[in-house]
Amino acid sequence: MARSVNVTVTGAAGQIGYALLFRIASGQLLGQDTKVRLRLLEIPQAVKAAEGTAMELEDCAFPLLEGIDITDDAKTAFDGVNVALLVGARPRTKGMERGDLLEANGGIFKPQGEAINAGAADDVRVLVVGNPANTNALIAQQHAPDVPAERFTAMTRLDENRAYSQLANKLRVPVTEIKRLVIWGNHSATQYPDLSHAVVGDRPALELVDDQEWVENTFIPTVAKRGAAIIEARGASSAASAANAAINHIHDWVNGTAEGQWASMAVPSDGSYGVPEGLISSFPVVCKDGKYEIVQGLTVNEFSRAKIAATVAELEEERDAVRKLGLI
Ligand SMILES: NC(=O)c1ccc[n+]([C@@H]2O[C@H](COP(=O)([O-])OP(=O)(O)OC[C@H]3O[C@@H](n4cnc5c(N)ncnc54)[C@H](O)[C@@H]3O)[C@@H](O)[C@H]2O)c1
Ligand SMILES: O=C(O)C[C@H](O)C(=O)O
Repeated sequence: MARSVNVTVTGAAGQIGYALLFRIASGQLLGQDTKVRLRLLEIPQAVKAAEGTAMELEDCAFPLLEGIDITDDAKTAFDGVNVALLVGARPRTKGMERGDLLEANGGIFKPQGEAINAGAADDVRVLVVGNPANTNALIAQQHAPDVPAERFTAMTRLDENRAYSQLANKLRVPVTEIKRLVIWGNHSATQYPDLSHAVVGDRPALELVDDQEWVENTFIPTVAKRGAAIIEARGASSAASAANAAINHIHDWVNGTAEGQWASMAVPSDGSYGVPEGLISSFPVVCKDGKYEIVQGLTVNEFSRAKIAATVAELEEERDAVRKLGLI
């Protein structure tokens, strides 16, 4: 018999929510052998819009969808949750400084962490999508002391997918030929998309690219600033591609990464590669039996070391800022 999983999506009435929910309900998140009960969390003003989305979900008659609950109460939303997708966040608006943004999001992710701590299922897995994703994940995690710390993750899979496509376009190869491309650090413009371990077929990607100038001045900035480029072009931030990456992240975590493949996930550091313990930073991971492990033993050259240090320094600044605000 198909097992049944509670999936909570916050910010369900937003644009990512709209791109995400139908894919979850159709079985793309957890597989065709898993039934899903959806819990949608929204702010009171957006509950009606979430109800509209729920009506559409119903109208799809998805065989795996067992039910939909909608609430504006975090405790209710996370009671018994197995998979928590924290998408809803406070966007930066005109005149808002970075500290204001961190403070506003602290007001969201602190109570959500507490609610996860109070009611989540023992096997809960949390993915934070709402920005600043790494630090929001840290805030939630710090308020859920009874949940194993490693269950709190943040999303850099969209950056990884973007990097795969940029490299595939450059080399004119299908994305399926590429493996082991890694995103390190923060989901921000300081992130480090790293080609130094990537292979295309059985050849090193850097050997095929053979153009360090392209790597440094085109590839890395294009991937790192892609979010801003999408906002500029669409007039709104990425939504379907972000939802797709969230599906990829959880699917790999639960069902395992493909043989020989890595995934980029922002996870609490265990001190690997000199990243201070506890920071939620992106690493290459391998997933198996429902768990992820940071890939160990990689050679990090001088260029990569400096890039990783820069993005990690930004994460430390964000952590220190939320500490100062009393959010962690
Ligand atoms: N990590 C990534 O790769 C990535 C990529 C794209 C977007 N994002 C981020 O994802 C977030 C959502 O993007 P979007 O385009 O869906 O935004 P959106 O504004 O369309 O939707 C956000 C929704 O969250 C809801 N919300 C706000 N506070 C809430 C709370 N306390 N509880 C529950 N819901 C709440 C809002 O009512 C809104 O419906 C943003 O922070 C965006 O920057 C991250
Ligand atoms: O919302 C943003 O600032 C951009 C988003 O995180 C993205 O990478 O598309």
